[in-house]
Amino acid sequence: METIVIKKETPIGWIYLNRPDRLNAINQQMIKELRQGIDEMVYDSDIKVIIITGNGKAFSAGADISRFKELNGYTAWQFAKSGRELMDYIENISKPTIAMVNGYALGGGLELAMACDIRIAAEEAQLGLPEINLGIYPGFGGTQRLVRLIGKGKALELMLTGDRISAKEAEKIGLVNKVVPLSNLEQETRNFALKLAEKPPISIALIKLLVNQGIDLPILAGLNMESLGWGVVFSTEDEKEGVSAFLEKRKAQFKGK
Ligand SMILES: CC(C)(COP(=O)(O)OP(=O)(O)OC[C@H]1O[C@@H](n2cnc3c(N)ncnc32)[C@H](O)[C@@H]1OP(=O)(O)O)[C@@H](O)C(=O)NCCC(=O)NCCSC(=O)CCO
Repeated sequence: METIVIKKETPIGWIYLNRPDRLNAINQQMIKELRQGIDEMVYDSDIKVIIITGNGKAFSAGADISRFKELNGYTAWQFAKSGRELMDYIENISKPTIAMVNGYALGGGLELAMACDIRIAAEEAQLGLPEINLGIYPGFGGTQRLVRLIGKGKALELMLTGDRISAKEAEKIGLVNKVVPLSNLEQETRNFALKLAEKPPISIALIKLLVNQGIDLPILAGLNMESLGWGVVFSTEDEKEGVSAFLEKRKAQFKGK
């Protein structure tokens, strides 16, 4: 891997975007390697939670603008499609993902963070979709995910102005889940990941599926999926363990079975 670094800290899988001199700008190689790295973690049964973060002072400043001059209509479409498909893939994996936003999360960098389930940001972080200032607009899923996360009014404001906002402001509008001092960021994110790692993986996978697929369905279809999923969780060993642990007043030990 040239553009990312992977670290296994069972039950957590860490992925570091690793082009710090380019503020972790996302090029085609990084898109390919992120897909490969995440895929490895999805199929590694030791890994229960994936954390994505950036090396250096940025999470990611977005797509690699230095390559934009080479793009034509067709190749720009293909580049946007490959970035957007990576974000779709990340959003839909069965394991929980956390974006640890250590600094700038701009453009495609914020789109990557938005594809994760949870965003924990350092106080110093700045977030935004500045693509409009380049004469373009967000192309890795931002026009669709931002509005679903924070609502139409604020989403339009951020995309039309291209303004950067502070982590505190992002927390206020629901764009990040938690803001902590940079010095505590890694430990707070690890603690959050460890909490998720103790939960039953099949319930996690189904909650993700119901939320991510259900949001675009008529409510009755989503509600029916929810009821059907209950049949699935009630056929798992983890359900038996969770209920028994409650009744026996002990902590449940879930196995993902
Ligand atoms: C993030 C900013 C505000 C940081 O500014 P600053 O601290 O002054 O750092 P710089 O000197 O600008 O950056 C250091 C170094 O990184 C290069 N770089 C930064 N961002 C990118 C990028 N997105 N692509 C390629 N290279 C990038 C920068 O050119 C510097 O290189 P040198 O060789 O040292 O000059 C500021 O960097 C900024 O505003 N960046 C662009 C943010 C942006 O517009 N993002 C959207 C990109 S389009 C997109 O994501 C499409 C998908 O929706």
